[in-house]
Amino acid sequence: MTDPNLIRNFSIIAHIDHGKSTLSDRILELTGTVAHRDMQAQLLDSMDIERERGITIKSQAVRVDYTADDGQTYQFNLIDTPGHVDFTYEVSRSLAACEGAVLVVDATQGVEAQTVANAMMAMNANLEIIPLINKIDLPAADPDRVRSEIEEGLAIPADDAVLASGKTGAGVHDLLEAVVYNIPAPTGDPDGPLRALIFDSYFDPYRGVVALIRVVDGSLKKGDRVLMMATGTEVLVEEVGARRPAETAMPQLSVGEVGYLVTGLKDVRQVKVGDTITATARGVSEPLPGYREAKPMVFTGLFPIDGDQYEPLKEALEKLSLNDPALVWEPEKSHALGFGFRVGFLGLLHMEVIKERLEREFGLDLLATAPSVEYHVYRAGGEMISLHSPQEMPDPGEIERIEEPYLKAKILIPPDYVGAVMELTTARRGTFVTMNYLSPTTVEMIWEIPLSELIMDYFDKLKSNTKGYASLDYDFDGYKPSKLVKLDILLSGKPVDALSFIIHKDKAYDRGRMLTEKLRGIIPRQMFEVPIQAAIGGRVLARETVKAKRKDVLAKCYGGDISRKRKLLEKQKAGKKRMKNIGSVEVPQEAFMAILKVDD
Ligand SMILES: Nc1nc2c(ncn2[C@@H]2O[C@H](COP(=O)(O)OP(=O)(O)OP(=O)(O)O)[C@@H](O)[C@H]2O)c(=O)[nH]1
Repeated sequence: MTDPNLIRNFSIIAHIDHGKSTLSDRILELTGTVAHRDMQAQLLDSMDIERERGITIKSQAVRVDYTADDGQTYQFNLIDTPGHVDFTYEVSRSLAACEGAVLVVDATQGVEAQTVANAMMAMNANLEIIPLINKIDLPAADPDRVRSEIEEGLAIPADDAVLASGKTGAGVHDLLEAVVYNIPAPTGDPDGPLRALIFDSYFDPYRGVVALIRVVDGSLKKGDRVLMMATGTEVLVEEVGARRPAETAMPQLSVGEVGYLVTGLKDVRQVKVGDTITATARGVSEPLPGYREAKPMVFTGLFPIDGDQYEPLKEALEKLSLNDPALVWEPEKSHALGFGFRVGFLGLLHMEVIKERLEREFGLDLLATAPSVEYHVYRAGGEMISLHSPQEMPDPGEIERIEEPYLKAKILIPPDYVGAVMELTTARRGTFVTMNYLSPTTVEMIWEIPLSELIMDYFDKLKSNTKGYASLDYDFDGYKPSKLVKLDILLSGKPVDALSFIIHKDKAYDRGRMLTEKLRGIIPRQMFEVPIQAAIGGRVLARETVKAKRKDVLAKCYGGDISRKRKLLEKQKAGKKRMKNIGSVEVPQEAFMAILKVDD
């Protein structure tokens, strides 16, 4: 058994792009866990898309041995947490597995929204925080300013903040020493009944579901019978070990340790992040606190462009779900788009990643409808329906009220942009709550804003209206009643169900007009005239017309220039890829996304 006094469990937390993954890689290299020649940039971000986009999607845990200046060898368990707001719950569970956190702040950017949010979470989890000012190799680095932002804005003493560069390796040794001295060793009852926290899980095609765990009390070894308390699943432990970073089997995981557990289960939904593992015999009755179900927040319809790809799409969703309990889906039928699926995601990034994987890894051509949120529609009798798709909206006459999800949003900006944020966020139905100066250069604004407004390009607008300075973080803030209506789009006089969306009543007219104008530019000319209308119920709010096409593309080709003709046809075919025939009108993917783009 490892002496708990020689264990240090910590997370690295940061605002997106402040350099967490690069720093983690450098720690692996410096401690000799991974030899320099084997170092693949950002080793911890293992998914292709993670590496390409430079973001961390899943939590990762790595065990590192560090021989400190005091001559003792410590077991470091380092947990790299997802930096994106979609994965806040995973971050909170990773933190619960630790005693400390390294708070990475980019020396050129300073404190940003997720720096604050993550630091708050670490404080709430009672973690010892080591501030680290990163990227000091950059000429624009301003450690003094960042130090005072950390002190004034976060109330974290930063005199002893580690100055480091994940890129050059400067300061990384100081960090490792600070971890030994400042982060407390885990405490827990080595002989008590087993209690372990699951902070991540994944599906290994050869070994079934693997859980990443932190042993809080007791110990765990191969052959033990354990129970997952929230799901009631019992398993025989097939293997335990640590990731260094390759999975390395060990005789046991004892009190305070972080490691993995091979369950042999086939369904990742039985091994939930936040759940507590205990022994089947002589187990505890009280789980560890803080368990919560992952809940999808954003929904979209995914339809194969080619109807033959319906089954392959279903199989692909099943495959991805094996590893992603937060991904939920059910079949959806659209008059306009045929058979597809209504898919629920944790947030917009999660959605983007899944869409990209479906297309890239499974070779599917998909058409996605505009994302929507879950509305609660109360019928006159009091019955509540959870609405995931505008198509399911009952007739206005049957509805007593509709409630929509709200967020509490935290926006950090330099003071000059307060006005711009006020204007934009008010236009998006935001309600201003309060504003604080975190430092002379950073203002924190708190807003309540409907999630449906946020998923309509709000973040892009916020960034562009503040020259890229704004950072945003949010939490779910419950459901509130709103005056919402379903806006229908009609092509050639017929409503296109997949283009309809739900919107606040006061905005319906402007949006209807704007959207018909936009669609006129997006829908290619056909052989005939196509009227585009926006309507609520049967009442038309706006109308535009796509004029009929005058000439055939091939008419331009003179004589029998076959290769040119073929080229043109191929070009047309490629252009058609992301189009769907609705009635007799060809509608491109962009038309569905136009719903999300708002001109403020
Ligand atoms: N100059 C310099 N660049 C750095 C340093 N650390 C990271 N970067 C760069 O900053 C960018 C973001 O680094 P990442 O390590 O991916 O950041 P991250 O915080 O892990 O990002 P997420 O996983 O998306 O939260 C990359 O382009 C890195 O090359 C540093 O110390 N100096």
